[in-house]
Amino acid sequence: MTEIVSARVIVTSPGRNFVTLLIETKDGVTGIGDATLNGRELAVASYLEDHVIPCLIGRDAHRIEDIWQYLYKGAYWRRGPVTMSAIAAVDMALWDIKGKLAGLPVYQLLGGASREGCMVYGHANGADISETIENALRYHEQGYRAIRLQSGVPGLKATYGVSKDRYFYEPADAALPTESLWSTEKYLRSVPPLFEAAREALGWDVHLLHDVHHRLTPIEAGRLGKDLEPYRPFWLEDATPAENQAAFRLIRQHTTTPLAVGEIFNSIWDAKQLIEEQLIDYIRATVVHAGGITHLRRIASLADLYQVRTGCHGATDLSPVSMAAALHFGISVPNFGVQEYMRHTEETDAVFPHAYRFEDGMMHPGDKPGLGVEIDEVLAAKHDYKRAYLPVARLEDGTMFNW
Ligand SMILES: O=C(O)[C@@H](O)[C@@H](O)[C@H](O)[C@H](O)CO
Ligand SMILES: [Mg+2]
Repeated sequence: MTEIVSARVIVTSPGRNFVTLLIETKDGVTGIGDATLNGRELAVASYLEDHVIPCLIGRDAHRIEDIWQYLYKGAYWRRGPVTMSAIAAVDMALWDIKGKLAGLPVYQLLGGASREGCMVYGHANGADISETIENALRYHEQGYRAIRLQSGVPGLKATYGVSKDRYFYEPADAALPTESLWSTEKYLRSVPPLFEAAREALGWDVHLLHDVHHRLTPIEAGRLGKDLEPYRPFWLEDATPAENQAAFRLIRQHTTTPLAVGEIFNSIWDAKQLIEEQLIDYIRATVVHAGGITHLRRIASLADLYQVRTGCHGATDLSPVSMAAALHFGISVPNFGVQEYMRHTEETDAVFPHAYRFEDGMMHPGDKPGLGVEIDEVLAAKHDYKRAYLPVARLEDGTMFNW
C-alpha cells in the first residue's frame, strides 16, 4: 500500500496557462499530471481541488485502474472535457508514482518500447504560401519527417494556425474571445496551391499534414480531400465537426485522403463508430483530455483492431507533462502513427524540466523513472494565471461558425 497523503493543484502561466496536479504519497514520492484545458483552465482546477482531491486522500496510489473507475463511475455525471481532464491528471500522476517506485520509465510499465522513437510533426505556418513554405523548409532542415502546413487565406484577415511568431503558436490570445471572419470558398481555393508549392519545394520524402479545424461540411471536406489527392497528404485533420460520427461516411465516399480526428474527444465513445466503421485513419485523442494513459490505451487498442493509428494532439496548450506522458504512451503502443509536437517556449520548458528529447525527426521520452518531467515550483509561482480565451469565428455575414 502506497498511501496518498496529499494532493495539490498549481496554476502557472509561463507565456500561457497550465494546470498541474501533484500527488504526494506516504513514501515521499510525488507524482505529476497535466490538467490543462485551454480557455477553461480554472474549471478543471476547481474540479480537482473541490471534488476529486478529497476522495484521493488515504487511497493506495498503486491502484491506478480502481481510482480511474472510481473517479469515472463515481462522478455519476460521466465524460466531458472538464471531468476527463481532471481524471487524466490523476492518472498521469499515478503512473508517474508507479514508475518512480519501480525505478522504471513509464513506457517500460506499458509493455516496453515498440519502436526506436516517436515520429513527430512540426507546425509550418505563414501569412501566405511563400512564407509558409519558407517556414516548412526550416523544419525540414531541422530533420522533421512530417510537417503541418497552415497558411493565411487571401481575403481573410486572420485564420486558424497562422501565428505572429513562426515557431510558437498560441491561439488563446485575449481576456475575451477575439472574433475572426471565415469564408469557406476563399479557404477551399487556397489549400491546393499551398500543397502544390510544398511538394515543389520539399519533394516527396516528407509527410505533409493539414488541419481544417472543424470548418467544412462533409461534402466540402470530400471536395478538399479529392483536390489534395495528387499531393498525397499524410492526413486532413478535423475535416468536419465530429459530433455526428456518421458524417465521415460522406467524406469517405469521395476521397482516399487519410483523415485524422479527435483532439477534442474526451472518451472512447466519441470515436467508437469512427473507428469501428474505419471512417478515419488516425485518432487524435490526447492523454490530457481523454482520461489519461489508462483510457488512451483503451482507445488505441480499439483502434488497433480496425487499422486506425494514433496521431495524438500535442499543441502548446498541452504542458510538457502531457508531452512526456504522450511519448511514454506513443513509444509503447503497437499502432502508433505520429505525435504532434508544437515546441514549447524556453520560458515554459524552464518551469517544466523534462527528459524527453528530439532527435532526427523523432522524440523519445527518456529513461528517468516515472514520466521524467517535473515542475519548478519557485519559477511556476512567478507566472500568475491570466485569463485567456480561444478565438471565435463568424461567417462574413455574421453567422456564428466553428473556429
Ligand atoms: O491540431 C492542433 O494542434 C490544433 O487544433 C490546436 O492548435 C488547437 O487549436 C488548440 O490546441 C486549441 O487549444
Ligand atoms: Mg487540430
